[in-house]
Amino acid sequence: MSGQLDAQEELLERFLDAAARGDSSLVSSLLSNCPSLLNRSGHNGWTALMFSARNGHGEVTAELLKRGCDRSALNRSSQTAFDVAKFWATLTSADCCLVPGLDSGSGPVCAGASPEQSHHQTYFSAEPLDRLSAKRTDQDWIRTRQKDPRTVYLLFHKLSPMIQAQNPNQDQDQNHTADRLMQFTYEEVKDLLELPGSELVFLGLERTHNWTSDRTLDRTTDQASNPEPRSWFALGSDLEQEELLKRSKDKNCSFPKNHHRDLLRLSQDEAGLVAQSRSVLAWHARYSFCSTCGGRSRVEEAGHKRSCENTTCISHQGVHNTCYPRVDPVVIMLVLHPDQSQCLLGRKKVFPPGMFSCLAGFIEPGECVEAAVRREVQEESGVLVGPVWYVCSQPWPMPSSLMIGCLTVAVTTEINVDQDEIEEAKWFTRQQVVDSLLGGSQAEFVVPPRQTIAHQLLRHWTGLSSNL
Ligand SMILES: NC(=O)c1ccc[n+]([C@@H]2O[C@H](COP(=O)([O-])OP(=O)(O)OC[C@H]3O[C@@H](n4cnc5c(N)ncnc54)[C@H](O)[C@@H]3O)[C@@H](O)[C@H]2O)c1
Ligand SMILES: [Mg+2]
Ligand SMILES: [Mg+2]
Ligand SMILES: [Mg+2]
Ligand SMILES: [Zn+2]
Repeated sequence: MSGQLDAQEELLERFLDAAARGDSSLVSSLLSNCPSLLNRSGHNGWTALMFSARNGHGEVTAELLKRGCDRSALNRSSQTAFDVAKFWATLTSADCCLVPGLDSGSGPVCAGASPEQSHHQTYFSAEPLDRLSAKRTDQDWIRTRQKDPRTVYLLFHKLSPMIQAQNPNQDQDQNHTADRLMQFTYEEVKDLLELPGSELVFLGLERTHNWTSDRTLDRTTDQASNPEPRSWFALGSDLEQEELLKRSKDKNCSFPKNHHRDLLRLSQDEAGLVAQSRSVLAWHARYSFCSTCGGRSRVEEAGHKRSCENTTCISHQGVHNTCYPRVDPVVIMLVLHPDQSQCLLGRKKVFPPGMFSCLAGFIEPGECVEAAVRREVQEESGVLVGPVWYVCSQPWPMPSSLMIGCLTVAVTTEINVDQDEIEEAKWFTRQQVVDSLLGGSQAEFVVPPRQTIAHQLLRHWTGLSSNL
């Protein structure tokens, strides 16, 4: 009897192993001889479909599905085969059929087809304008666009855009009408353009499609009578703010002071415009002299380049990065526990009470994303991590970072915080993260605002096996 059991277990092991390796002919012949293997699971509750999905073997997956295997079976971590495939980022087109309840014959529905899944659009990453970088060197064209009465100017003072607050007393995380960027015409700002201390940046042209997706750029009536798309510029001025605020006919206008809070209240499109404008204006403010020879530099390419006026300066030779606006890459990572049911979050002293967030750090020269993730996690928490997966990115114009969002799995679990940067780091369970995302009074900790990529990474992780 026990010999018979052993033989059956051995057969199951061979079957699961074949699925894990992608050996579709062995999977097929084992199933023909023993159809009851189809939905059987091994240790941890993993079925052949899960092993196949884990390793992205489209042919085996298709074979198992053709034979009618159970797509809704759960392993001991409550994951379906689809969750496993998503987690291991091995989704192939065949894996779309793994979604429980989705009929494999129901057409080209793909797990990545919904906008949130195919592309995580993070706050600050919208691109409502066509940047038209090739036109930046065409000075006559830029001058004509500047003077066009339909052209829109956004006014900045000390890197802060003039906004009209819609509901200043409301919390940024509640659903409320977004604050609006104030828009000016050429006539309203032309005197500023002549003043020393003003910086002008060409942002781009409105795209002719998609103008109705956001009220900010909803100019369909205007477009019907005048088909030429409008141009947008960012204008930084160092005049007193009262002087600039007088130019607006609207009340409640201001230049927000707390950028980390107030710039998170805009619509997606306007946040994208602020990200672009603020980073370039910050660069002008901090790099006004040549960083190679200390000489004066002049603005070129419609605000997107600064060239040294010293003709013998070596900044005119070869490839270098001193003349163009800089972007500082930062890795931000959600570290998963080896059991994958907990994640590691840390808090800096400056965080609001109770808030924990993903660990993050600047990429250093000569370092790839994966190495930066491993180094920063070790420096800040003492935890060692193994594989790293890219999830999504976010421009972070404070002043000019690009946040590169990753998931990574720890290979050690003991925490030893660096104390300089991180005051505390802890493992949180999936349920604690879900409760905190839902924001109930019982929540273990406060999550970062939904506009941050840290929040999106937490939501992404919890969403891998639940429909939060
Ligand atoms: N959007 C989000 O969800 C989110 C979350 C966390 C952090 N961030 C941003 O990421 C950035 C980096 O995170 P961090 O502070 O943890 O980094 P970090 O862990 O590398 O530590 C910051 C320190 O690194 C040094 N440093 C090295 N290179 C630098 C550079 N190019 N610019 C400035 N300082 C540099 C400085 O001493 C600085 O104080 C911060 O600006 C922060 O605002 C954004
Ligand atoms: Mg850090
Ligand atoms: Mg660090
Ligand atoms: Mg660092
Ligand atoms: Zn120079």
